[in-house]
Amino acid sequence: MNEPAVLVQDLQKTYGVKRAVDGLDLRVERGEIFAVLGPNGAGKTTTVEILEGYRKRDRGKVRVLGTDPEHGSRGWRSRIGIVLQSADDHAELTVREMVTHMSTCYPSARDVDEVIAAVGLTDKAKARTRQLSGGQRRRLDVALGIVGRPELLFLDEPTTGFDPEARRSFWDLISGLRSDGTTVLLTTHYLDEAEHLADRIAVVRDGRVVALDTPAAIGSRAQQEATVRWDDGTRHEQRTATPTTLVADLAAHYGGEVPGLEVHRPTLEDVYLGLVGEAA
Ligand SMILES: Nc1ncnc2c1ncn2[C@@H]1O[C@H](COP(=O)(O)OP(=O)(O)OP(=O)(O)O)[C@@H](O)[C@H]1O
Repeated sequence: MNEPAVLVQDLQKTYGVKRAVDGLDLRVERGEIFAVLGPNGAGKTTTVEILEGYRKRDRGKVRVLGTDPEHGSRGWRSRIGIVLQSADDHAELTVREMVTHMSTCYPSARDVDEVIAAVGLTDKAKARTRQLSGGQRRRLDVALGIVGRPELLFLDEPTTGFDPEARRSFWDLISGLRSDGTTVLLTTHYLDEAEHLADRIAVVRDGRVVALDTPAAIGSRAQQEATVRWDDGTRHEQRTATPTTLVADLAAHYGGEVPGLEVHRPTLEDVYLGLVGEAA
């Protein structure tokens, strides 16, 4: 089956006069970790909610595991895992009770204790969910999202509010799902998160995809041109695709050291900020 995990063509959604999604196209292949990256208000959550079947679109074609989410059956839903931006229900239940309860909803659920171990919550299995830290709660959310052995997992801004160490271990957890063959679609506004986790990134701005490629390919766009600056009493600046040649010419001109020399190659972050403009 060559059918992609997710196919979106010309998706549109308007709230009142606000066009939140404005002709968005995506194709997520099976088995990949795909990041939808963009600033606040870019339309990421709206798009994911449409893919999950929680929100109606105005226009466009959407297929998730071969099905239009507006007409998704129970069977289709059981093949999908969802981790929403925040969930703090059932605060009195323990971690194991929550995961066990969720596992009963699926025909071929994963082993509850294995899932709790996979998200690093074995020590907290008997803790009530209201006693968990923010990061632990997020890990529980992932446990609830994967216990049904989904083919496709949606993660909406999974690490917002995490400290750097918690983010690292969360990333390891998500990377581990790749080896199980799970397709992951995550939204994030952290460039480093998309770069670290994703096979491919769609950069979204104002409800449209403005770049879609591997992190390396998006980053390498930047490498094509460097800015060379020097200062011999007057400030000079020149953009060039061949900075080494320019610097050699300048060195010959000045007979050695070029005064105040700087060579700047844009980073992936520069490219990203350029793509999303002031919205970032
Ligand atoms: N229920 C709603 N009613 C009206 N406007 C909405 C609604 N939901 C979202 N919007 C607007 O649509 C736009 C896109 O919002 P959305 O939540 O999809 O963006 P996002 O990229 O997920 O942002 P964030 O990173 O802040 O979560 C925003 O301008 C937002 O204010």
